[in-house]
Amino acid sequence: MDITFEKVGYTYQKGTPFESRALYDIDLMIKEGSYTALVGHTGSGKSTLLQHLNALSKPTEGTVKIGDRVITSQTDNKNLKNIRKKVGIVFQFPEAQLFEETIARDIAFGPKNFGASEEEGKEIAKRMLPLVGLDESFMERSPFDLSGGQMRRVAIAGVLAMDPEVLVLDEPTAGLDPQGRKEMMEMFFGLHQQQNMTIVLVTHQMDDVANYADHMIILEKGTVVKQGEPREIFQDAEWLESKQLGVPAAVAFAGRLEKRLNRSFAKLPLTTAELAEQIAAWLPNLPKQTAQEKGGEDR
Ligand SMILES: Nc1ncnc2c1ncn2[C@@H]1O[C@H](COP(=O)(O)OP(=O)(O)OP(=O)(O)O)[C@@H](O)[C@H]1O
Repeated sequence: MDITFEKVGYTYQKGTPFESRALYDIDLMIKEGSYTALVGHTGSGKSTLLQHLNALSKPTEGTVKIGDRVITSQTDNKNLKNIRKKVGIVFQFPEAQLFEETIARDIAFGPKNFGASEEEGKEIAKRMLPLVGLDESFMERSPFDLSGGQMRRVAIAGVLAMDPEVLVLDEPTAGLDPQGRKEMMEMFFGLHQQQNMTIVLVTHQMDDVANYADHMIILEKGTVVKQGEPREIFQDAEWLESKQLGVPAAVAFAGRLEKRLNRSFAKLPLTTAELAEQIAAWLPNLPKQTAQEKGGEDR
């Protein structure tokens, strides 16, 4: 299922003295099976845009096409349930929305709303836990006895329990420690690779964009100022710096090295693993890396 925006604009509280415009003239496409990173400064409109991906907000101008459903300002709010099931959104700090007595009940809440029985709900919860790196022993525990990172995993399992085709993540690793961040990013990448899940990730971390995304959209003051492949966009480090968006650590380091040594890399290295490979290519007679050594440093 693709999601397409055509000339989308959005104004909060339109027609009131408090109206404020958040999105202008947005054209974009989230392709089925892609991993898109949505990047931009605070207030650039990322969260507002996300809410259009499953019709939580309807455009005040233009059209959003979600699969074969066309959403405009005139769309009736009825019959949008199916879209919400297909496009799951993990909002910032989703753990704040946990409320059930047990983890199993919390995860099964969505499916039960869609008619799953108590038994089916349990089965679904049991299947979801390993997807988010937890095991069956968590089923009957209270979500409020968990660490912050574990609570977030449970909340994400609740979104996955709806079996979405598209998973939308609004800064999902905010507030986690480096190990927790890495584990969570790898978990989403696993879902993307193994289940061909379409991912839309809002992030301020350019390293995450470089490591995982195949498409990148940059928002500024409610408009798309650039979109394309991360490798191409990161090529223009000067433009990114001028927008104070920064570049992945490997790109910054590669740029310094090129200047210092006065030579250019054949291909812009986006990750530290790619950087190591390219530097190694400059050094003659280096022993070849074993497959085992290589495995550990893909990202
Ligand atoms: N409920 C609201 N009512 C009125 N204006 C809003 C509302 N929510 C957001 N805005 C405004 O819309 C614009 C875009 O906000 P939005 O939250 O989409 O940005 P963002 O890029 O997600 O920011 P952040 O990175 O801080 O989450 C901002 O000017 C913001 O003040």
